[in-house]
Amino acid sequence: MSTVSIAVPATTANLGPGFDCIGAALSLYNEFQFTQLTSTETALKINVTGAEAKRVQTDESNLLYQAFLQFYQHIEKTPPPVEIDIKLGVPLARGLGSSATAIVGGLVGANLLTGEPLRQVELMQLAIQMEGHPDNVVPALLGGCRLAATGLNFEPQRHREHREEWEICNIPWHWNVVPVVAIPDFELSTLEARKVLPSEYSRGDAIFNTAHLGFLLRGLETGRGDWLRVAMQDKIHQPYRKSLIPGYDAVYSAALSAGAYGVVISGAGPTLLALVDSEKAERVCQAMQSVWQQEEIKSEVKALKVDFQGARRTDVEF
Ligand SMILES: Nc1ncnc2c1ncn2[C@@H]1O[C@H](COP(=O)(O)OP(=O)(O)O)[C@@H](O)[C@H]1O
Ligand SMILES: N[C@@H](CCOP(=O)(O)O)C(=O)O
Repeated sequence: MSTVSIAVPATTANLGPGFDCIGAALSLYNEFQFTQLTSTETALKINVTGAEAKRVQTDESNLLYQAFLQFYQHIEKTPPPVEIDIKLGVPLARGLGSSATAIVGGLVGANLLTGEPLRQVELMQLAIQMEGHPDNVVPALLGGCRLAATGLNFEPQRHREHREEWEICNIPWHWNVVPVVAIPDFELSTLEARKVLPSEYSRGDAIFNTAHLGFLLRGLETGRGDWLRVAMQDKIHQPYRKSLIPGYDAVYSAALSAGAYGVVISGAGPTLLALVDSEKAERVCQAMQSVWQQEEIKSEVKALKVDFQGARRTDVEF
């Protein structure tokens, strides 16, 4: 009977102007253990622990198991009966990539259980296909801050297999740019938060986000507060989503007054991400939490670290 255990980091996607193309892995983790069963009576057993355990399906609809099945379908093999233990460390439906941890975890776990027939880049392509956008699953798999674009496929459209090839770029993250996450106790599903977005944008909005993404990349690399302050603005998703987050304006202003470089919606929300100079992190945390408290909204606010390793095996010492 073989067993593999892995940890997959949370992620914060978009980072303001980088909607659907940039994200960073953070130091919060979901842990998954896969044990191949010998008995044929049980095809699947799922055990979930953690504060929100009751919110995670324990039947075949479980997203982690769906990714596990997707892997075996891709390699054209029958999935084995399996017991899966899930230890939740990433809040669900809060804009911290919990769905991405499930997709990446299911694919990586199945690959390890099967002797690693697929390379990491193949797992990445499968994960992007499942999630529909790269900005959570790519940093969750690879770690760090990653920018993704569809590949430079010069083949004429008619010859393409209709499968996008993705190019991934690692974005240097300065040590003195600290990610502070303010996680309110209400949920906002990504599916719902994507429904409120327009299908078309003006040229001005496109140019605005293009320019601000450039400032974001240079600001993250250098830690320059003036570039980060300019960078963390967006016209593509936040103007349409902020109304879904009660207290957004007040928490946003409080974080800036406490010294944050900027505040954005983490992923599809409702978590708010502030990027902060390390010396001001504690003050920004307190400011964001107390404003939501005044609005009678419970929240967990903490300074995290960027996780540079990504999904990793935890049951063997390397
Ligand atoms: N550890 C997990 N195991 C299985 N499914 C999970 C896990 N974490 C999240 N999910 C699935 O992902 C859904 C949340 O996804 P989503 O709405 O995209 O929010 P998020 O911002 O957390 O990615 C959950 O309702 C659940 O179905
Ligand atoms: N680009 C996506 C990112 C969703 O992130 P999540 O952490 O909320 O799943 C979007 O903004 O819809």
